[in-house]
Amino acid sequence: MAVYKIAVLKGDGIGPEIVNSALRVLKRLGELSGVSFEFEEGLIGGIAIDQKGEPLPQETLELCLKADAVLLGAVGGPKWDNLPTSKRPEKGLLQIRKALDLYANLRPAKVYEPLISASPLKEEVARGTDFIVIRELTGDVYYGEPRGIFIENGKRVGINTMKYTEDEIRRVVKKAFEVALKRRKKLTSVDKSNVLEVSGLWRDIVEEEKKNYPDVEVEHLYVDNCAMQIVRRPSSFDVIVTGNIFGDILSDEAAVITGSLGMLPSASLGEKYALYEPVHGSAPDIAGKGIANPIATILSTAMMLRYSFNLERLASAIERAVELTLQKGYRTPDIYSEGCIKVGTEQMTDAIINSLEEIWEGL
Ligand SMILES: NC(=O)c1ccc[n+]([C@@H]2O[C@H](COP(=O)([O-])OP(=O)(O)OC[C@H]3O[C@@H](n4cnc5c(N)ncnc54)[C@H](O)[C@@H]3O)[C@@H](O)[C@H]2O)c1
Ligand SMILES: CC(C)[C@H](C(=O)O)[C@@H](O)C(=O)O
Ligand SMILES: [Mg+2]
Repeated sequence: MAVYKIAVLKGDGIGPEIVNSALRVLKRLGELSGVSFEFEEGLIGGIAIDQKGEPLPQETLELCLKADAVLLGAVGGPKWDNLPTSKRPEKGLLQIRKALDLYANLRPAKVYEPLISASPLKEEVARGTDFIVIRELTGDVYYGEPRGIFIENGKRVGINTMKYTEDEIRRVVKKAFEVALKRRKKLTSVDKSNVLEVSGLWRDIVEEEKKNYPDVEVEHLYVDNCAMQIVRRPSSFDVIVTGNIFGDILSDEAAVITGSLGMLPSASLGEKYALYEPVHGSAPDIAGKGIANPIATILSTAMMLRYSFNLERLASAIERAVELTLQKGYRTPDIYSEGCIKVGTEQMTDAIINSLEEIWEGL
């Protein structure tokens, strides 16, 4: 029987709390299914700065390079907010994404029927929403050079560079077409090509690749319009593909229409490596209180089982267990509405494990 080696990077803030929940679910699933998971922990983010002097220590990178997949919590927090961007915890996240060449970040946004009243949108607008944002993750202003604060005419000027090569765009666009083929075959490409040359190139490449995927319907939207359409007609989207910075912003927007940022999982995929993490951050405002919603991280492990280990039955068992738990009425405070059972992180995890056991018996 194969043993799946998972590098576990808990990070900062609520990171350790939500990752511990996800590990409990995975361990129980391992016992039920007979599949073996092996976990090895590494430091990333603020805790790595404090203990090793840098946000991505070499030993953490090596651990990830030899693992079958990486599970990450979140990084960052007020303690490190005064550091320059090049030394902050978030830098560790950018470094690991680049080092593992994780160019396609899949962020599925699904409105679960039991949570419909937690969505800030009207029920009839939110209902049926089920789309995925595919965010390019290793290019754009996040990595473009030159960058920095310079002096021009005796005054400070801040510079970042939006840059994409043709190949960087093409590989993520192809990935998005492939994902669309397995879904409802509708692709929305998001750019700002009315203003930006980078976006003009992006749009040209989508048009070129479209010829190879005649079954996929393609729509182009400017990012400002897309931000508006996501709250106006979310259920009309299937796959959204976009660059790194637009995808960062649109995916938080997509998250909240599902009821909470605490609901959205993600998979960051390259050709060789993969990393799974919730879309949300380290939530310093609720860290240590035992109330963080662990669902985004638990659903991220389902994505790991599906994309890295090809264990579809186990992945859908986790997804169904989450859905059943929501149907039973369990809610962390971020998704609570009247008449439901308000629980903390640990109790939510217990409830999901109970649902998993029930589902497993019926499988
Ligand atoms: N992938 C990552 O590691 C990642 C992602 C985003 C932000 N960050 C970092 O996290 C820190 C805080 O950033 P922020 O406050 O802008 O964003 P955030 O995502 O941490 O929090 C935004 C809001 O959502 C809530 N929230 C987030 N996750 C939740 C969960 N699981 N359950 C319940 N509520 C949840 C928080 O309490 C907060 O009110 C910053 O340092 C930021 O750079 C890290
Ligand atoms: C923390 C930050 C660097 C990160 C990003 O911008 O990619 C986060 O917002 C995310 O969405 O994963
Ligand atoms: Mg973000």
